[in-house]
Amino acid sequence: MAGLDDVFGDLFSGVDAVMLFAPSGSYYERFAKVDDLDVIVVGTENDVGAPEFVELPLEFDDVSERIRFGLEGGLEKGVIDGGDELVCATSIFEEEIDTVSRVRVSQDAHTGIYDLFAKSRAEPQVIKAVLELAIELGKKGQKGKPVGALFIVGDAGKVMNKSRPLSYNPFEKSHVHVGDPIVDVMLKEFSRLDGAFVISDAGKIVSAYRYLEPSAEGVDIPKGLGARHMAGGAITRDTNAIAIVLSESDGLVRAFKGGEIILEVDPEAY
Ligand SMILES: Nc1ncnc2c1ncn2[C@@H]1O[C@H](COP(=O)(O)OP(=O)(O)OP(=O)(O)O)[C@@H](O)[C@H]1O
Ligand SMILES: [Mn+2]
Repeated sequence: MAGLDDVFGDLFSGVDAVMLFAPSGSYYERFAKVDDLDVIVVGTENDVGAPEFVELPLEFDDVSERIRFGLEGGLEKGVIDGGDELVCATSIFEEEIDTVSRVRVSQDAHTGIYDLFAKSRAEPQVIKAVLELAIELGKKGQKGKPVGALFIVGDAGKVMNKSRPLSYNPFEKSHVHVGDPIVDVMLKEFSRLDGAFVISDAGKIVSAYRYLEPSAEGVDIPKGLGARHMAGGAITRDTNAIAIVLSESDGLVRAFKGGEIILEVDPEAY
C-alpha cells in the first residue's frame, strides 16, 4: 500500500538545498543532522547561528513575497544559483514551520529588489511603503488619468541642499510619515503637481514640490526617459538616497540607486 511518502516524496527528490524560514533552534538542529544537505536559513535574524544565512529586511506576511525575497537574497549572496531546485519551509498558520514549497530558482527572477531594500540607507519598511504607493498610483492613476511621480527616499538633508522649492511646502510644519493611510491619500493628491517628494530615512515627509538640481551629470538611464528620470537618477549618485519614479508616459515604476537603474516593474503585474 502506498504511503504518504510515496505521494509527497517527489517534493523532496533531487533538491540542491533546503531554505528554512525563521526556524526555531530545535527545528534547525534536526536538519543540520541530515547527511549531504545544504541548509540555508532565511529570516530577519540569524537566531540559530546558521553558517549560511540570508537576511530578510522585514517580515513579509505574504508567503510568496517572503519566498521570492529569500531567493533574491540567496542569489545576491551567492548561496544559491539559477536552476537550483529548492525546498522552502516556512510557517503560515503557526509559529513553527508548517508549510513546504518546492521551487526552481530562476536567474531571471533577479530583479534587484533585494539590493534596494536590504542595502539602502532608508529603513526597509519606508522603501516598501513608497514602492507600494508608486505601484498603486500607477495602477489607478489620478481620477482615471495616468500620473507621474518622483519620490526621493533617504539622506533627506543632503537632498534638500541639492534642490529648491517650486512652491510652498505643504509638509513644512507637519510630522507625517509614509505608510499612514491619510498621508498616502495626500501624496496621491499632490502627485498631480510638479517636482519631487523628499522623504527621510525614517519615512517622514520632508517636502513636496522640490525641483532637484543634482550636480551629477550624464547618468546612464534608458533612452526615451526624460527630465524626471534623469534628475531622480542623478540625485542618487550625489547622495545616499534612492529614487522611486512612476512614469506618466509608459506607466512603469523604476528605482534608482547610486546613479543606476536597479528595478523596473509594471504596476499592472502586481
Ligand atoms: N529636476 C527635476 N526635479 C523634480 N522634478 C522634475 C525635474 N525635472 C522634471 N521634473 C518633473 O517631471 C515632470 C515630467 O518631466 P519629463 O516629461 O521631462 O520627465 P520624464 O522622465 O519623461 O517623465 P515621464 O515618463 O513621467 O514623462 C515635470 O513636469 C516635472 O514635474
Ligand atoms: Mn516625459
